[in-house]
Amino acid sequence: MTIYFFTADEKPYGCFCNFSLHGFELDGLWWHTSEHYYQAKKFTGTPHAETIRLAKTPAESAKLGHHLPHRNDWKKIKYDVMHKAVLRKFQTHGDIGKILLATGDQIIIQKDLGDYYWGCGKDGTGKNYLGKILMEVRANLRSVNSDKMVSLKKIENLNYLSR
Ligand SMILES: Nc1nc(O)c(N)c(N[C@@H]2O[C@H](COP(=O)(O)O)[C@@H](O)[C@H]2O)n1
Repeated sequence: MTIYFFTADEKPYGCFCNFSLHGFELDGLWWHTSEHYYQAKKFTGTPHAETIRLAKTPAESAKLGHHLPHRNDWKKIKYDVMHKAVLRKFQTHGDIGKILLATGDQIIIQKDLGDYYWGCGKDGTGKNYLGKILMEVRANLRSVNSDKMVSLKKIENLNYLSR
């Protein structure tokens, strides 16, 4: 099955949306949402970055991010910026990490009809990079969890041997 998401209020996958209210600390600062982080990074080193970080809602941060002239290298770095934000969001909030892990190996698609980069676009030919990032983050969480299981098993074995 394929999982589609778009707005933050959908259950159970609204938490995949960057507008979902799951804050985190990153680069030494607190971010209300992954959207705030992503939009602010368009303006690193300028006062706009802080204005966007403090925006009251993710929609407001996006509005500001869309209307101001951003850094020249933005196209080159925006995928990595998004990846960093989404990874930290799911590392910070175990409850939504579980929702993401519970999707198994299903394809995740951001059904944004107007966005051919982060979403699938109107005709489904979009790159769906946000969906791809979510699947990468899912793989990361999975491997961290399996490492923890291996460590736990090692500790159990050591305890057994020392008896
Ligand atoms: N839920 C939702 N509502 C909107 O109005 C949106 N535009 C999006 N898409 C998100 O917007 C960001 C794209 O920003 P740029 O166009 O690159 O500045 C990104 O977070 C999309 O997931 N989602």
